[in-house]
Amino acid sequence: MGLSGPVPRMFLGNAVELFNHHQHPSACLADWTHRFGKTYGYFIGHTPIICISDPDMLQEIFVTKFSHFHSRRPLPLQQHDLRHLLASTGDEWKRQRSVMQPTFSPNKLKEMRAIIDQCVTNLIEKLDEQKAEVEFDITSLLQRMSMDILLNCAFGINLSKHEKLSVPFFQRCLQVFEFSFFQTILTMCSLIVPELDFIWVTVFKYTSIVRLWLHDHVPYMNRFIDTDPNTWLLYHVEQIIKQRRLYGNERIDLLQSMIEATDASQHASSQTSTSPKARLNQDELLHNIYLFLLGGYETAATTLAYLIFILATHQNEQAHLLDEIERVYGDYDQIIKLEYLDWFIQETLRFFPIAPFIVNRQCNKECQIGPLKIERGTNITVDMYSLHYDDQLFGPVSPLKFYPERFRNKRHALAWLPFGAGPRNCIGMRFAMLEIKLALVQILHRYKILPGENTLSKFDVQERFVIAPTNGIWIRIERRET
Ligand code: HEM
Repeated sequence: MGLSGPVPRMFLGNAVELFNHHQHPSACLADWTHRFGKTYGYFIGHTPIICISDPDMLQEIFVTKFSHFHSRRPLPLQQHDLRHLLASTGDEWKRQRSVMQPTFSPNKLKEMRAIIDQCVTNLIEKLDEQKAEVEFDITSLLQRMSMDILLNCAFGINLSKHEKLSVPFFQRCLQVFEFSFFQTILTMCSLIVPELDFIWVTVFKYTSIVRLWLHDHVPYMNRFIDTDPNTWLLYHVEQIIKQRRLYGNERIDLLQSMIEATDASQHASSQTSTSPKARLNQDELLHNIYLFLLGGYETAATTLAYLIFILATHQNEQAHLLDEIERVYGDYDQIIKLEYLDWFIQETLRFFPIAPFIVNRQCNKECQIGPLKIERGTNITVDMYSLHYDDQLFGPVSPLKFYPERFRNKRHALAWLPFGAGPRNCIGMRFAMLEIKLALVQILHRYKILPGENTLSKFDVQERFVIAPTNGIWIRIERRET
């Protein structure tokens, strides 16, 4: 590549240092930036990757020259027949994105506010059961609420009313993020020898299908074999879509909005006049709903977990936030616009970016970026930690300090990247921000969040698809006088 960077080993490249780093792979990229500068190269297997933390170069890649960089590096073990936003490229991605973008419009989100609020109320009822002086781990309650919100907003399924259906969904989504040993080995093979991906993916896919079939059809087999959660989820999402097509739904939810944009519903309803280009086919509908479920649930729950950790460990900032919230409590339109609340969330995501791993691009057409000539097929990754902790981008108050007010000043557009950047940024960002704000406001209005003995000592993170707390978030809560 003609760039400096860590010396690769034969066959594995720099994979060992990256995945064996004492913190996590994203922290390893930041260590390398410290040694080799804002642009350097490293290898996963024999695949070269350019790592960049210069915001001007990133601005060109993610925004100005987006037409040269509309693809992402395929995820390890990504099935080739998956047709969702994360996996698609070029015109296929453009069409899907333009069909789905209106699903997350401010008006559509407004219709979902009451549903989200009800799910937060369910969480508050669970929190009411906690004893004031007893420390507890809040993460599973937040995960459950986030899943409740997604199942409700995506399918109209209520976690408390439809326990039989929703609990397995919840468990399966949890399992997707817990890699089995077999899956970890295949993932490493896929990363190191991507040329043989058809083998790794086929082995993974067909063992999963056989396991699902044995699990469901052979008596007593479910005691010995657990099914692959991805296969299970895809199968059951498909069943829900079939049911919805048969029986319809009066409420507007994500699924209904997207069904209206599919080919089949186009034929069924002659009144709609969406252009032939702007449609989704059946597979795209299924795979995107599945992606929303996975992409939306863990990320929002993890962000809320970090927010609660920060609240417990920063009492002055908590008091400031409460003060702002109490002035408009009950008025949705005002809550969404609260300034300090916005800064607080931004600062938390600066401190703890959730998914740096997926913010990457692949070059589709040779071009010049700053001093670099980038060839077609080159993989670009972002070192998000170096950006988020850069003194020049986030000073003068040290980026090591939690200081929400730093967002009062306008920062470089490519300095803060928790939701990615440019036309291919996170499509669910507004939805996630709404969910996070509504949850925080209700929680803080009701409780004071306090640290416990384990809050700091047990705090640790691990990176898989997302960087999430490993040992939970341990806190105490104290009900406020009303
Ligand atoms: C705090 C919560 C969330 C975080 C931190 C987050 C983060 C991200 C990031 C970093 C990307 C990659 C952007 C890029 O490459 O520039 C992304 C993409 C995406 N996210 Fe999110 N996300 C969150 C919530 C959600 C939710 C709630 C949904 C859906 C309901 C969602 C659906 C997606 C989809 C479909 C993509 C792919 C977009 C594309 O390729 O066009 N995310 N997200």
